[in-house]
Amino acid sequence: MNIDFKTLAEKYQTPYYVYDFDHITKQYEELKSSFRARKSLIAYAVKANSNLSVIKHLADLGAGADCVSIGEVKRALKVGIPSYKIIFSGVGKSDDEITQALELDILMINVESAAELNRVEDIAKNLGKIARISIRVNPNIDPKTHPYISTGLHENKFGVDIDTAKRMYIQCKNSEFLEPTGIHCHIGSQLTQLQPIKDAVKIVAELVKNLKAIKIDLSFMDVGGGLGIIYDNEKLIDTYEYSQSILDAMFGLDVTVVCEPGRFIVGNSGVFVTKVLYEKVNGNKRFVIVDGAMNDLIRPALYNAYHKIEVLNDNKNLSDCNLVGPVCESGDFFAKNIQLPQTNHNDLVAIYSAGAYGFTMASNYNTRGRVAEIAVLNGQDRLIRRRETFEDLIALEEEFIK
Ligand SMILES: Cc1ncc(COP(=O)(O)O)c(C=O)c1O
Ligand SMILES: N[C@@H](CCCC[NH3+])C(=O)O
Repeated sequence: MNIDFKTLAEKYQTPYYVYDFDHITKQYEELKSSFRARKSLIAYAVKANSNLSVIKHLADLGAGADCVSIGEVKRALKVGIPSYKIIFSGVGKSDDEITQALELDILMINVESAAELNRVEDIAKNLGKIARISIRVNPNIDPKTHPYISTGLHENKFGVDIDTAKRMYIQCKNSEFLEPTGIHCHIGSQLTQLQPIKDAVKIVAELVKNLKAIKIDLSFMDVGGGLGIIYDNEKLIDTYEYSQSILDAMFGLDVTVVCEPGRFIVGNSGVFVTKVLYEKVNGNKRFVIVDGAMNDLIRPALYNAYHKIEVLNDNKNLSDCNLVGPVCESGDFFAKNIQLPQTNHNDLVAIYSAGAYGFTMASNYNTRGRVAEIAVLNGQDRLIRRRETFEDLIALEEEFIK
């Protein structure tokens, strides 16, 4: 990544997120081409980074969208992703969201419970429409990732077990208002081992075959997202081996393969850049305090997640410290017990691998405006979301006049 963080800081102030759009292109193309032996749809998981310019960039490359709210569906449509490339997942879709999804005629609604299927059927009937259905199967497989981002075990809230899925497909087949269209499975995020994915895909492919035997022919097999990225020194799943193992499991099935990567596409493209405000020592504990905080990038506080951190100065004398923000929480840290050089006021600090689940999980806690987002493409930088002002933060509030 060849981005001049200092020039961007002078131009846009700090903190900011910067995304290397050339890296996003590379990641998308790598995955897309690994499936070239078969019809495929890469449905980008919008939740990872839902900035309109990011989604538009992927739309221009041909990506579809995996969405978990009607808001995400509308973002995808707004930047030109055609409705026939949009999938809507999630365990708790409201009636209003289901209605809008049907009216917008998206590719499939990814249904995650028997109760939800009944709601979709009723709503489709009222609208006089046929709902294209995909069912999210929970294969009860341990994805070997952080427990908070594991989704494919029965103890997780996602999807339905195989037997329930089968009954739901039969309900679809027998309904005038439901069309069994796809099958879906997503076992977790930041996956670095292929075997759990292989095991899950095998279970799903088996179900597709069993359904075929009872004359339920699906058109799409969606293997979810989850491919891990480099935060530290992870050994990643090879994309070619990934796609081959999926294609092997699908052998003999006439279905389009769908996958829904989020982090893989955008994670390593993004850097969160913040600047040093102060240093202090409490007893013998050193703290480096920066202007970014947990409300801007919550992954370290929420998952104890590791992000590589670099202080952009020439000091070589490292010592142990905690890198923390101004938010009024002891959990407001980017790293604990890390070796950083002595810093000066306004030194920049780069926090890497922040392109996924960074800005999208940001909040306004402590009445802090969300930071600027910048794209770099072909060496050119562009502001793609301006920094929020105080006026933005209070714009929706009304004074309670007594
Ligand atoms: C249904 C579904 N698809 C795709 C994703 C994207 O995951 P990732 O960013 O790990 O690729 C998620 C999030 O875990 C998800 O729940
Ligand atoms: N927010 C998580 C990923 C969740 C994936 C969506 N199910 C992270 O930052 O790693």
